[in-house]
Amino acid sequence: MAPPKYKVKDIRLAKKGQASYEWARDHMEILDSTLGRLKRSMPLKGVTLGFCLHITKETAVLLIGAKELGARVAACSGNPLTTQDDVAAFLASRGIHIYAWAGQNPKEYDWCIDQVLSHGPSVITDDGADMNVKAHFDGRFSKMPILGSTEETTAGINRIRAMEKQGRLRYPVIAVNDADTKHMFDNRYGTGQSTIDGYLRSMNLLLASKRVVVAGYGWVGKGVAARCRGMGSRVMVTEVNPVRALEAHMEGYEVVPMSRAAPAGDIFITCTGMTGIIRKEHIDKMKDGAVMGNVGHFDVEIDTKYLLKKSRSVREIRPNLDECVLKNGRRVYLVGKGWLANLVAAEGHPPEVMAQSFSNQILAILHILNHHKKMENRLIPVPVEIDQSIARDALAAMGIRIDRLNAEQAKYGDSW
Ligand SMILES: NC(=O)c1ccc[n+]([C@@H]2O[C@H](COP(=O)([O-])OP(=O)(O)OC[C@H]3O[C@@H](n4cnc5c(N)ncnc54)[C@H](O)[C@@H]3O)[C@@H](O)[C@H]2O)c1
Ligand SMILES: N[C@@H](CCSC[C@H]1O[C@@H](n2cnc3c(=O)[nH]cnc32)[C@H](O)[C@@H]1O)C(=O)O
Repeated sequence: MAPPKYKVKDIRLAKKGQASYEWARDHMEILDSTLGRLKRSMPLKGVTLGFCLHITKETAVLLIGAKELGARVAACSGNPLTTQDDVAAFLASRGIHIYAWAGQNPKEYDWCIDQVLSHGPSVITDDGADMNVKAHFDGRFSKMPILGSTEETTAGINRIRAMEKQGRLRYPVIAVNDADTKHMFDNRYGTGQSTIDGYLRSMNLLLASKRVVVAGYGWVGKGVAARCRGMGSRVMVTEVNPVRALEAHMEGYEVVPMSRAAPAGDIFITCTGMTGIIRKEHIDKMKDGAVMGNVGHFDVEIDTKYLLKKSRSVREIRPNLDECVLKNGRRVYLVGKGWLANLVAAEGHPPEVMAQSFSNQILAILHILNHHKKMENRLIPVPVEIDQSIARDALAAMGIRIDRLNAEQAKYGDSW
């Protein structure tokens, strides 16, 4: 059956979504100028693109931009809770085939991905790999011709890498997350700021003096820990990687196992991309009043099944904050039902940082269209030239000039 043109919560929200889109576009100068340069040759004319990304104002700038370069665009959200309904309505009003609304159940979430794949995209842009997994293993789509894909986030790359290892990848996937201009900025500064935003909007408590437990000291964990310290919190870090644990220790954080952090922490933020980080045995030890949430991977880092189903009572005490009364009588609080707190309880990353991520995305999509014949069915890095040119554009947009090696220095650098 042909997919409907679009499905959103309320198309009447389009005007509000447009204002939001304009605000983001005005602060995404490097994406805007990348798109502007490309417009002269309309490189996406006649191409169908499929996107599975958080539907926010920043994503709208990417999707409308792709359409303005000639593409037919179909999109859904890579998360059941993170769609900004006004932005989705605006996208529908602009001819994007969008299937997204906030608060989907698992069946609805799945249906939306199906609709995008039913458009027959040549390139898939994914965030977390749900669309790519479907395009590989769902019989309805597993033989569909797809030239390649681009992946936005660490967790998605981990899943694609596992597929590659087993020899199951049927087209190349560009690891957009692994570009320096993506993870060093989006994962660190983007998540650092938007996590504080999400926690504050949901709990609005003082961060100064609180003991904040950051699980995972990767790019996201580093950003979150640094921003919490900046707010005056005392930060504890949990890790499994000895190098990263050592780095956190040298940075001045208290490094402990979760079993020790659980009874000590006031606020918990999981950032690992792994499953089962905060479990029953940790939850049962938490202080009365502890607040926990996740900014890592789907809703699997905290055992929310235990928390929401086995508590004596659960009530939404504030928007995006559930109060759970445990069997031992203590109250613990869950932000955003354990899904990405920065996107569920706030608006995700600020536009300036998403401009870098999405410039990588649009250039990676073009790279696939131009080079797919020579690409192997593997996980492929973003070409260094793309990474460097985005960094230069970002500096230029901020009015920053840097030095260049002179001839003597270049010669010295090459000598031995
Ligand atoms: N919320 C957002 O907007 C946002 C933005 C970027 C990335 N992410 C997601 O955040 C997660 C982390 O991304 P990253 O780029 O920091 O990844 P990363 O690989 O750099 O870091 C993850 C860290 O978690 C550690 N870890 C793994 N298992 C652990 C455990 N049991 N206990 C403690 N630490 C453990 C790893 O050793 C690693 O250092 C991923 O799922 C990614 O997709 C979310
Ligand atoms: N889809 C999974 C995987 C984590 S999303 C993490 C990604 O979200 C991206 N992201 C963060 N904020 C925004 C935003 O405002 N708009 C679009 N994408 C965002 C960011 O680039 C990061 O790599 C899930 O929902 O759990």
